[in-house]
Amino acid sequence: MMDASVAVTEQENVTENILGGKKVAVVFVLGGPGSGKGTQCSNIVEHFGFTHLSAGELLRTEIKSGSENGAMIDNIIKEGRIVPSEITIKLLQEAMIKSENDKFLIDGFPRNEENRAAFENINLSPDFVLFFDCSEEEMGRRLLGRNQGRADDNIETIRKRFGVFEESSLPVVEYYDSKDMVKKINAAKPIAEVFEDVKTVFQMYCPKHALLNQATQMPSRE
Ligand SMILES: Nc1ncnc2c1ncn2[C@@H]1O[C@H](COP(=O)(O)OP(=O)(O)O)[C@@H](O)[C@H]1O
Ligand SMILES: Nc1ccn([C@@H]2O[C@H](COP(=O)(O)OP(=O)(O)O)[C@@H](O)[C@H]2O)c(=O)n1
Ligand SMILES: [Mg+2]
Repeated sequence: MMDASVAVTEQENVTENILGGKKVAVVFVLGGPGSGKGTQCSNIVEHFGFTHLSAGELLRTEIKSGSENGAMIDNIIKEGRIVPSEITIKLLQEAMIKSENDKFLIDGFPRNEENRAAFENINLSPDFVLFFDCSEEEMGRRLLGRNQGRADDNIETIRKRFGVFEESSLPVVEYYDSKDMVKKINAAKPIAEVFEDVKTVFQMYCPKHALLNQATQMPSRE
């Protein structure tokens, strides 16, 4: 009885996650601003062959591209608010379709309930959610030391981003937690130690085909 229902659920997940004619695996990477999402995603890409899609990075690229929405996106980011989901979901969708890969780390999305609903509306669901847990004090320190010339890494905007994170983003993590889909990582430790915990999660929960692909991509040692 139990086994049958599990099989049906898995079957549904597999048939749901079709995008641009290919079956895709998706991991949401969530956590407060400065918790280390981007840093750890780079490590995961290197070790597990995922493609990293940062929603914030896609939005910043959209501003630079001179798109008609650029000025509006720029203002929202400077205020630490969240860009309307239809814009962000379109950028993510296009990037996934364009990519030759079939497994994606979606970093910094969904950041509110509207983002989450937009993803569901394109009939995709995450395999699991990686959540980086870190204190505001530590995140604030990291953001002020990030030095990437970002318009939103200043004290005033950082305060607003923390507010939005508490109010709008944490409920999304709680939603997935209620479905037992969240892998919570203590992100307050040094980068290498955090990655040890991340690796354990990916070794245990990575979809089988992802690990197989990784094996086939290994360079030969001759
Ligand atoms: N575990 C860590 N300990 C100390 N500094 C970190 C750690 N992880 C990331 N950083 C640094 O903190 C800043 C923010 O990290 P980043 O990966 O950009 O976070 P996010 O994408 O969650 O905002 C960067 O300067 C990064 O080098
Ligand atoms: N899903 C998302 C992700 C980011 N953003 C915007 O982009 C900003 C930067 O996002 P980011 O993920 O690059 O920021 P970090 O958490 O990496 O510091 C956010 O503060 C939002 O203003 C958004 O509107 N919607
Ligand atoms: Mg980031």
